[in-house]
Amino acid sequence: MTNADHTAPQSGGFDSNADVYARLESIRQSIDNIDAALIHLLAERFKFTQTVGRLKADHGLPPADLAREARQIKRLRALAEESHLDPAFAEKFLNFIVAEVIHHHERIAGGAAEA
Ligand SMILES: C=C(O[C@@H]1C=C(C(=O)O)C=C[C@H]1O)C(=O)O
Repeated sequence: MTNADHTAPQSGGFDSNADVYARLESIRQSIDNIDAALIHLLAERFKFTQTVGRLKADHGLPPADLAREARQIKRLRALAEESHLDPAFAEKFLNFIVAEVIHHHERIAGGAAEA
């Protein structure tokens, strides 16, 4: 079964339970692949933000940059709209990640070795 198959209209009649479960399984494989990609992307993002945190700590810059965050929110809300994703969700998602990044930066600035 290809990725396109699980979204194809069914050819009339009733699907057996087995058909429904096969389609569900196929769709879930794609969902699992996307979830894996998200984890990999987040891991890469956090590697870069850790580097930013060390740079800021070394030069006495504050952990948060609200002007930068405002620009990111504006950009991501526009991208979400173009992609038919709820912009409010995109903003909440970014804020959730940034809050974690700022915790890391605060720990780095406080001299915690594991931050
Ligand atoms: C990574 C930074 O630090 C913070 C975290 C941000 C982020 O995760 O994108 C953005 C702005 C800052 O509040 C940065 O200043 O670039």
